[in-house]
Amino acid sequence: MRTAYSVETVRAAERKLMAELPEGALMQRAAAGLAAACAGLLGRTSGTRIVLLVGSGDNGGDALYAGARLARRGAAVTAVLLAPDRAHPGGTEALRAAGGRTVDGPSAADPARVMAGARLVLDGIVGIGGRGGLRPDARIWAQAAREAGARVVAVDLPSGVEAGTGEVAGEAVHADATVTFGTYKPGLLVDPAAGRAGALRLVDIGLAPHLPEQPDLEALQHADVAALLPVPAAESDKYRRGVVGVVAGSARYPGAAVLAVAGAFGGGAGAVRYVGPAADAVIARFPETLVHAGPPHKAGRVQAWVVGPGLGDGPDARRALDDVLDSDVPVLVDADGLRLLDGDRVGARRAATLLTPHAGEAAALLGASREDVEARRLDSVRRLAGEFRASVLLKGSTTLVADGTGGPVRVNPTGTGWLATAGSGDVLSGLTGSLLAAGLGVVDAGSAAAYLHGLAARFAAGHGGAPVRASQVARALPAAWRSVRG
Ligand SMILES: NC(=O)C1=CN([C@@H]2O[C@H](COP(=O)(O)OP(=O)(O)OC[C@H]3O[C@@H](n4cnc5c(N)ncnc54)[C@H](O)[C@@H]3O)[C@@H](O)[C@H]2O)[C@@H](O)CC1
Ligand SMILES: [K+]
Repeated sequence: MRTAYSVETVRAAERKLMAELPEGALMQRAAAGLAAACAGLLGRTSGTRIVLLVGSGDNGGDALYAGARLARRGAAVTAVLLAPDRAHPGGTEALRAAGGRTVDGPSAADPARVMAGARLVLDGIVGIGGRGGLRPDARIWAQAAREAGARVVAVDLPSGVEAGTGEVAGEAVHADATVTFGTYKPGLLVDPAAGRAGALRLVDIGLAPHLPEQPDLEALQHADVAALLPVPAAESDKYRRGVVGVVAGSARYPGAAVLAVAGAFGGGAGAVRYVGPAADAVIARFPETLVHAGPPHKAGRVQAWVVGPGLGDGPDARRALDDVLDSDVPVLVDADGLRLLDGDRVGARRAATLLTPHAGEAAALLGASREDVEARRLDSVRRLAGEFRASVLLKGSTTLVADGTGGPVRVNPTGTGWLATAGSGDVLSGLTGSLLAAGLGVVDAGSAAAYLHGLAARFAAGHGGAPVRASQVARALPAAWRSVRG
């Protein structure tokens, strides 16, 4: 599991750790880890040109001390001081003593010349102390770094992103890799900021014992998902493995029913019940499905319901949604179900409810704009969960899952742009419902499903990548299971 903590929590832990250590020791740990990571990336340091972009805080200090270490290994290191009179004094001195040189950033005539031939640029402009996007001076240097074709390694965070939220207010550095200290920060895992971070490397500086048990953010990895996935025992039968009910599709959108059922078969429930007007289409593709044409509560026992994909917005759709919400089992509401949703009814439920909007649906539920939701994903998912007193899975470039009780938000690391295709959400809702029926908690079911779904899309897209259809994502779910369990 990758975990991330808010900036305030990181600062508090750092204060406790610093009180135990000699002055400056923590920065030396960070710089040593950073220099080692850079040396690993470069392969050869001797004779290599490296440029440091150095801001006014300790983030710049890390870059300077790491630069000094690399200079001692024979690299030709130039530090661009963006605030020359406020650059970390100890770090500046160490770099010069190691043979590195410094350039006055604001008055340098030609950034392109300073960057010429650089193989590596360290972004030490700002770290967790940064506010707002890159300032104009820094912007010029960040652009020069990219134009020089150098590898850009961000120190702790790509400068210009909001460490605690993943928001990007203005311009930010685009890093090829980020070397972060002590713990991940939310901004490294949540888009749009995560998209600026490149490959992540965590350097242990001894912070872990001072961090609280409960992180702000969690990202599952293979082993975590493997531990969550339901595996039938010798004495299992289809009912004990869980039955998931799918209320989806309409005369107009029979395909949504087929895709949601396809997802449900990929999720580990012992049986899938389909309720709605698209039974013929469902049976034609999946003869294993138990179908029912009446109201959901008459369909027979299920351990979880999925309601909404392709349901339309007529009176039948509304009746089916309310019927399912009146049940005493976990309910996942997606797509058209979200448009018809009665918040009071959700708030009154005793069993768990999971809402699975994409940014547009989330925007409608919050009375915000889609752009706003996409720019503030973490805030949006927390607000939705709070307002509806339900768990929420917010789909998108980084899918997030929040419970309504302030627990850690799960962030999915397997997302891929190939999933932005019609019907892929229907597959996800069936898959998640299936895991709910198999007995997983809502946050576990949502995050494990998002993980498998992303992995399946990557497998379906193949090496190098090719467009995929939602039904191919569903077909690749067994491969995703095998990859995770293997
Ligand atoms: N506190 C600690 O114990 C450790 C801190 N470390 C490093 O220290 C960093 C935090 O250092 P600081 O608290 O000094 O903060 P930063 O170095 O992140 O930035 C603060 C400085 O940047 C300026 N600033 C803020 N926003 C800006 C913007 N948009 N553009 C330009 N300048 C801006 C501020 O005026 C302030 O001078 C971490 O990210 C990490 O890199 C590491 O050395 C590990 C140990
Ligand atoms: K930085």
